[in-house]
Amino acid sequence: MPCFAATRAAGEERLARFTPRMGAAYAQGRNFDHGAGRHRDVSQLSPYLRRRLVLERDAVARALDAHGAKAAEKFVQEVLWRGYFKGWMEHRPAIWMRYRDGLAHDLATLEESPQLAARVNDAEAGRSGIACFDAWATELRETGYLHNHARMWFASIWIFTLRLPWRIGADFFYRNLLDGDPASNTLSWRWVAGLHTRGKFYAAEAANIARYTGGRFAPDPAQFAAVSAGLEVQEPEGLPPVAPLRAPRAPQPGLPTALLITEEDCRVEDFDLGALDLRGVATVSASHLRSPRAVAEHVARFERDALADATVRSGISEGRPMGADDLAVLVEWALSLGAKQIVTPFIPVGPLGDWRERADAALGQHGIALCEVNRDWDRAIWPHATAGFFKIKKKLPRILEELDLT
Ligand SMILES: Cc1cc2nc3c(=O)[nH]c(=O)nc-3n(C[C@H](O)[C@H](O)[C@H](O)COP(=O)(O)OP(=O)(O)OC[C@H]3O[C@@H](n4cnc5c(N)ncnc54)[C@H](O)[C@@H]3O)c2cc1C
Repeated sequence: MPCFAATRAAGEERLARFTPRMGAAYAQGRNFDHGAGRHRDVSQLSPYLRRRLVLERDAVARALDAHGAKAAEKFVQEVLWRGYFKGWMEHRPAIWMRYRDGLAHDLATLEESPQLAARVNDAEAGRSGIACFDAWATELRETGYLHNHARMWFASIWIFTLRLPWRIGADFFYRNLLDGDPASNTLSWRWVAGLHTRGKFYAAEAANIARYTGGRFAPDPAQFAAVSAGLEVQEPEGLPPVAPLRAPRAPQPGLPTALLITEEDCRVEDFDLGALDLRGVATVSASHLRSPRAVAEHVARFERDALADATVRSGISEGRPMGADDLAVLVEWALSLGAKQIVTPFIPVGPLGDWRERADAALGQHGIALCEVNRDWDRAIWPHATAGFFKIKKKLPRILEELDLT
């Protein structure tokens, strides 16, 4: 397991170390997967960016400062993909619900089909018989990380060659990735399957794998299925319409307030909460909600450490760690502080978004409002994330200007 200490300091150290490589070196090298422990051409910042131990804004600012707009373009665009996927999912929460409910259905199917269950087990354990695929399954389970190209190849082989249910593959990723994110993960799997940009699927090719793994793998092209169509037939209803972005309830100044930190944003010190009468801080661990199946221990540990680090940086007394399952504990804690509102950084669509709805209802019964604060980064990007990435990429100069990043 590589050393991913779950602190802001460790994330910023990684950011500083990678900054010299965010320009031409990144553009030229980013597609090469050198294998576990040798990922020198990509930043491996994703576990930090995903929890905002490092901010997208800071990563982009570093790249632009160090290399200028042209040389940093590729890195900046990749960071933008994250905001694009998050915004796209906010506009179409039904896609998350379909994934969540469809996964429950797929897992039930496994119970009824021992043969299919055995094939899924073999794939996840790295016993498919396809050497590169098996190495990536092992790397993912053992390190919690996979290179982007390996993720694309893996998902493609899972869907089209092994012909396994795509949601169970996405779930395998989500249970093991340190950067596991409901939007980036679900939508990337859908993109590979030809469901995101309908009709445009991603087919893994043997020559491409050999080239971009530097010859570590040399698969026989006959090992891979010829792909002529994506999975659109499985979703004849198409994409749901674009919904307006959810407007969070803003906190009211002067009211007794409790602060809540989740892994969606571990940089509460950035928010100006000076006008609030803050009485206490708690953290909610929720990574176990990623899947009905067991989530990797390294994922839970990273979340726990990130939340502990965020609590210290909040500067508000001792934090109260709690799990997402027991809403009564949250309510009791808020009541014990005399809080009339709980404030937390924005909770996007995903398992924590589902939890937020339950928490809002439980707190509401006691007259406590669940309020959220959001970031200029999301406010600048999400309104444009309604169609394909190309649309948002065209707006990048305007977005950067709006964010004072030019
Ligand atoms: C099937 C599949 C599943 C994925 N699941 C996730 C996931 O759960 N969480 C996640 O953060 N990313 C996911 N990605 C996107 C991407 O693979 C990772 O963000 C990237 O590999 C992280 O490594 P890095 O930090 O070294 O990336 P770098 O290349 O150094 O990029 C810098 C940052 O930009 C962002 N980024 C880069 N590429 C993408 C991308 N294609 N989509 C979204 N953001 C991107 C990440 O925050 C990343 O840390 C997935 C991609 C695929 C194909």
